[in-house]
Amino acid sequence: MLKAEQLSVSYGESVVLNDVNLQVPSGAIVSLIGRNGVGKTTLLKAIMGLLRPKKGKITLGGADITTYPPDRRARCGIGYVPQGREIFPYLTVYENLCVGLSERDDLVLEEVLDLFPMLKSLLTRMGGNLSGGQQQQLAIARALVRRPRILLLDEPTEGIQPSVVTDIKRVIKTINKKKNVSILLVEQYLDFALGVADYFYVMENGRIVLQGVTRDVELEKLKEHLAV
Ligand SMILES: Nc1ncnc2c1ncn2[C@@H]1O[C@H](COP(=O)(O)OP(=O)(O)OP(=O)(O)O)[C@@H](O)[C@H]1O
Repeated sequence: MLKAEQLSVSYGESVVLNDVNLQVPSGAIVSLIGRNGVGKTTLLKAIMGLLRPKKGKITLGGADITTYPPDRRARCGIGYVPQGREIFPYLTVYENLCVGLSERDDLVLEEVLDLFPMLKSLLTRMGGNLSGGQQQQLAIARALVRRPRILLLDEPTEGIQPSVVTDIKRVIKTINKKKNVSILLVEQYLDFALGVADYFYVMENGRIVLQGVTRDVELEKLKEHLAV
């Protein structure tokens, strides 16, 4: 469904992604793993159209979207939950969900809230007063209201207590299976990344150095790329 081919991205003179090839098959969950600063967020931003690649191509369902701006990519079905979640602290949960929607669809809102029963009871609460786990669920819900075909999640477990990580994992699996949304997630927490995904990619210094089917992963080999 989503393909990045020979993608290179630079910040000024510094090359951050170098000839990256990655794909997310339709209906799959894919984890992108790697240490701090290797380029994972940069790849998600390039896929979302927030950064312009120096070289390479991005396709969605076979259509070349490399030159599309972010809003057009969103309309094509890419949803993005950034690192840090970017919840509006002084808007309520409900307002956060509806922000930027050209038309509100109560049926879709209801469907999404069914996936997050906890949010249903917090609709009038200010976004800034939610816990990290609740904010993460709100950020995912906000992306889902726009009915994406594929969701990009940047470090969904960051700053979340272990008991809530299990909830996030369940939500991701449910979205994938029940709503048929493909998922590409960036994650440093290895157990989570491998536990939730069908395929994995490991990035080091802007390059993909290992990839495969999660159930066949050679853990020792993978950990070599994550060691400091
Ligand atoms: N706006 C920017 N200008 C210049 N350099 C940047 C910018 N954003 C990121 N970088 C650099 O690009 C490299 C890759 O950063 P990126 O955020 O993509 O890594 P990451 O793997 O997502 O790391 P993290 O897990 O810390 O988010 C880093 O060396 C970072 O310092």
